[in-house]
Amino acid sequence: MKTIALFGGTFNPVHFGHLRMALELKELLELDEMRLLPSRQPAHRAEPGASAQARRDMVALAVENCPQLQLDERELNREGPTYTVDTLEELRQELGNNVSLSFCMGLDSLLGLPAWHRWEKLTELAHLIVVTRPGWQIPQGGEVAELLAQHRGEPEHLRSEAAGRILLREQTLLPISATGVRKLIRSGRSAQYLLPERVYEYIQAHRLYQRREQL
Ligand SMILES: Nc1ncnc2c1ncn2[C@@H]1O[C@H](COP(=O)(O)OP(=O)(O)OP(=O)(O)O)[C@@H](O)[C@H]1O
Ligand SMILES: O=C(O)c1ccc[n+]([C@@H]2O[C@H](COP(=O)([O-])O)[C@@H](O)[C@H]2O)c1
Repeated sequence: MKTIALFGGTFNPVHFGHLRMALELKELLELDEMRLLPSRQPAHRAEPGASAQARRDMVALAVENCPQLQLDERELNREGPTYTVDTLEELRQELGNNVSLSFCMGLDSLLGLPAWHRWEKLTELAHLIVVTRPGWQIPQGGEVAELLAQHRGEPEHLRSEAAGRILLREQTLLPISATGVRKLIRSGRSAQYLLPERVYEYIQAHRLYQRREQL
């Protein structure tokens, strides 16, 4: 079965932490496609300081010379709050049921999953690839623990089943956050080497993250 994975984020801005994680997951799990999916209007956090267009442009620049990663713009073209379940439904309609679809997230996101819009539907539509971040524990009780017990899967399921598994992957994450990048720039310091050079040049050319309200 063809395997397509989505790596969703606000990408405000995209940085090497995101890019290495996406690339490593694609290679280690031998996925056919890994798409970066910038969220237009994240329902769960304040409006990002950089526009959807700017965040899209930065992801486009970041993946330009990387054949393993692609940009998926569909959430940017949809009005209203961005919900992952809507995106997965749209993709299912487009791709049918014979393609394996996965949504990648950090363990911190998995712990907050019960607050996501129509969250129980997510595992009907896709697999979840969860990367454990240092300092986070897998829950022993509650809704997420139950979900894990029901859906826990192994890498081979990604190719043999279209959806429904939760894969836990331990991976070293680069200690970079978009918040950290924005704070450096706002305070007049350099964020060079934390993100692709072309993205850094874009931030400078468009004077992003220099005002307090863009933090
Ligand atoms: N350093 C990192 N390495 C790997 N994955 C990361 C890293 N930072 C964030 N992620 C993951 O990337 C996805 C998108 O994250 P997001 O766009 O919110 O980035 P962020 O750097 O965490 O941003 P912010 O600091 O604004 O919260 C999430 O699934 C998150 O878990
Ligand atoms: O659908 C939801 O309700 C939902 C709630 C929180 C986060 N998400 C998605 O999770 C991804 C990571 O979000 P973030 O805030 O860490 O950038 C991104 O693709 C969001 O659209 C989705």
